[in-house]
Amino acid sequence: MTGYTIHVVKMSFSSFAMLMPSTGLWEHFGWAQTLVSGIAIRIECNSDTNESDVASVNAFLDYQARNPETAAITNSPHFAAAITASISCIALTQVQEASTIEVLFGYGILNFVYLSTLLMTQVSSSIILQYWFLPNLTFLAACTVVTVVRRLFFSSLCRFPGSKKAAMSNYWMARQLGNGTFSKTVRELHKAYGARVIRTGPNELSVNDVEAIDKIYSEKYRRGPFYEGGRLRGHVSIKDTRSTYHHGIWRRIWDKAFAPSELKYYAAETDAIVYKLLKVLKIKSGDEVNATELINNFALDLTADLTFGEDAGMLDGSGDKKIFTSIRDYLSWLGYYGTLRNLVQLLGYFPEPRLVTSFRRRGESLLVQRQKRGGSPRDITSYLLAEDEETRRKFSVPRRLAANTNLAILMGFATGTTITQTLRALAKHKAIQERLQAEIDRHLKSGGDLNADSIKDLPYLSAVINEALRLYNPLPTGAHATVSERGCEVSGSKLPPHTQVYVPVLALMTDEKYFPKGEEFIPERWTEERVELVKDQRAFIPWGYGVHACPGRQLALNEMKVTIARVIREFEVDVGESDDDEKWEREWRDYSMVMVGECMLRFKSRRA
Ligand code: HEM
Repeated sequence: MTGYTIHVVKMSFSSFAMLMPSTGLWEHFGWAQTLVSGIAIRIECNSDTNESDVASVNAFLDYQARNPETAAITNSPHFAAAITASISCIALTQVQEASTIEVLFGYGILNFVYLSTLLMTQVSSSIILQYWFLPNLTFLAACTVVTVVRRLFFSSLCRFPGSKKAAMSNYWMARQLGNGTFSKTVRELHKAYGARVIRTGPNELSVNDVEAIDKIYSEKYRRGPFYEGGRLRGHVSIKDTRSTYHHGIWRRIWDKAFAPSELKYYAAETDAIVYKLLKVLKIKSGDEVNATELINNFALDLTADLTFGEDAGMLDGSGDKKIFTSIRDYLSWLGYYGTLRNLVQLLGYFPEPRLVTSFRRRGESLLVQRQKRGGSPRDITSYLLAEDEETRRKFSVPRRLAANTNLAILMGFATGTTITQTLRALAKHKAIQERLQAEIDRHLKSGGDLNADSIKDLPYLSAVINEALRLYNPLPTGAHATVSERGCEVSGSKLPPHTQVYVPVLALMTDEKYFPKGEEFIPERWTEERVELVKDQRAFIPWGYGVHACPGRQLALNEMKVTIARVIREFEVDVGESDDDEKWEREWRDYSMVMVGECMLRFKSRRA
């Protein structure tokens, strides 16, 4: 048991000693009185606290004898339960990231001892109801009240503005993430309070300040408890681990998968899958198509190929279409329950929720096929199966390996979502699309090719992609970090140690202070024509920041550039008649990873 558990048990014994006289059951078990008081006093005296705790118990009993009216109230078991709850809650505030299991264990043990004592005296069930069950309810209610009051009025985060609901409970954030509205709500709250730092949880701050990035994500910063949700039942990926030790090893393994020689190989594979996409678009040329569905299929085929060397069969229609519903359900579930850390810690002891299993198994089936095939093909999995050269460690736990390959699927999907949003923006801004087409046509005329290497420096294509990553970033929530023991000074405020803190990516990258006309799609801001629209380049963090910044960045950039360039070269893209802006906005969801809804576009061949 950790030190704090002993502390809680010790305090609870003191309270228990107080509770015994208040039940009026002394006469039934004088032996228990002696035992409990004896243990309580022994613990008090053996601990490093002074004897005033013991004296206060005695003073309390004396006071009761002198004031019978007050004693009538204080003798109530409910009073004792409320006092015990207050003491327990105050004791728990001293503990950083208290373990739900340990707290419940302590609570259960005390209840067990107390209930057993009552049962041993063979008291009636009404006495048990009156002195055990109902006081327990009072205890829980008092815990809730004390916690809420403390969070609202006595927390060190009270000085920061923010929603009261958010300050009271993580449930606010869980709802926002579960409904997919988190990043937009946080952006609105920063605007509404006109503050760079706002409170978005009982122990959580959002800091929309470019100066804070370097301080919050400095060195090997520790991830926030937010990531515990993603590691249910040991399925820990590099993105979810809070251990800086594991992260260091895993990151070296991942980085190898994106060495320049490998990117060249992936580029050739990407060309082949883009070619498949163009074939499908040619067949549907002139028709209205749901670009979301099509690009999702493309992204999954591409990810399955690069990660496992497998054909997922999505573009040719033979693949498992349910995977997208699984991803959506899983992300929504994770957004909601993953945020409720205490609940997540308990969920590991129950059967895995169906939504989680459904997503996990679909991803794992690709890994299983890949492992059965064996050999050493060049795919991301081959690197994830290899050892870290420095420590000779590897992903030896199958669940961890699967969590990491599933992460690759999710990130491939995120790349697809960004491509869909970029195509929609180009369809909505025909002048931008035409300018991009002109640049690509010129490039081809001058003998260029449309492969990743040859187009990587096309200025307008790069500007379009930068603007898409700024405005339509697939991870708009921001990485959650824990403020170190030393605290952290940002935006003129000192953030208390152990606070969970994040830079809200969507709010930052659309902030007028850093990007004037921040909510408009203007690629020219990334060219020399409108440099005044990028006031602070440091606020452009589409790939994250610090040790957790995206290792797949170059792969994703190559995929996006090649896909957009080839599609725009071959097709004129228009918004379909049945496309609906309101529906699009409504269906856009941020479950800490963006999911987009129906996107009706028309791709008309330019060669017709
Ligand atoms: C448009 C596409 C992409 C964007 C915008 C993007 C962005 C990001 C961001 C912001 C992070 C940091 C998240 C955090 O700290 O919580 C991240 C992490 C990561 N990304 Fe990407 N990513 C993209 C595509 C990819 C692809 C295609 C892969 C490769 C399969 C990939 C692999 C990873 C991995 C493994 C991490 C975890 C890194 C770590 O924790 O050290 N990403 N990505």
